[in-house]
Amino acid sequence: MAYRVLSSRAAPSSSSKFGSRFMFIFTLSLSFTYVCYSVLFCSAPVIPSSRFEERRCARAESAGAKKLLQKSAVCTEANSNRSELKATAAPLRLALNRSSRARGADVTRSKPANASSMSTSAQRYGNKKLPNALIVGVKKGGTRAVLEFIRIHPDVRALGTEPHFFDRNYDKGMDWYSFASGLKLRAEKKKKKKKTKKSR
Ligand SMILES: Nc1ncnc2c1ncn2[C@@H]1O[C@H](COP(=O)(O)OS(=O)(=O)O)[C@@H](OP(=O)(O)O)[C@H]1O
Repeated sequence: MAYRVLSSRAAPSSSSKFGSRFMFIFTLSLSFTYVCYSVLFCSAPVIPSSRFEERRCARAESAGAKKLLQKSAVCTEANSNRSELKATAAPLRLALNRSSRARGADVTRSKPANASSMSTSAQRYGNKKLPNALIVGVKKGGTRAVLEFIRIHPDVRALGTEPHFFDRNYDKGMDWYSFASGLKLRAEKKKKKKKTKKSR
């Protein structure tokens, strides 16, 4: 009887040892997996800093984790913030610079490659062929609608297509821009000339 009691106590102690070991290893592997996942795929930010997130997402993107990153909300947000900032910063910077230049203020900003040619051509062209007003807005912000409403006025001339000077063609310089924005006026002048010749 005594033997039976002892042996029945000894058996569960070895199994409980095995169970606790198993639980320990299981917990360890779970936490290790969680740490790896959160570090690699930005799903659980350890440091809640937007700059850190952007850098980490960019690093992981270049490491080839693009597909998984698309699913991560943090990275998607960081990327969209980055692209929105890129899209809006350039036009806003130039619009601000232009308005302060008109007021005679000296504004320091990063110059494009052909900045010197831009200033000389601006002097050469004056403001005659450059637009008097710019419509600044984010994508899908309804800028086209604003343009169409303003265009209704008979004294307003506007390009049919967007020249994308500030976001895509900024490096082409002021010569290109004044040419693009002057196209509409030149075309209308030609039309007027033809009409007046025909009427004679
Ligand atoms: N008044 C007003 N109220 C609400 N929504 C308006 C308004 N005017 C334009 N829109 C909508 O704006 C979208 C087009 O914006 P954009 O002209 O800036 O588009 S684009 O980025 O230049 O392609 C476009 O949205 P989507 O149709 O979803 O593309 C327009 O329907």
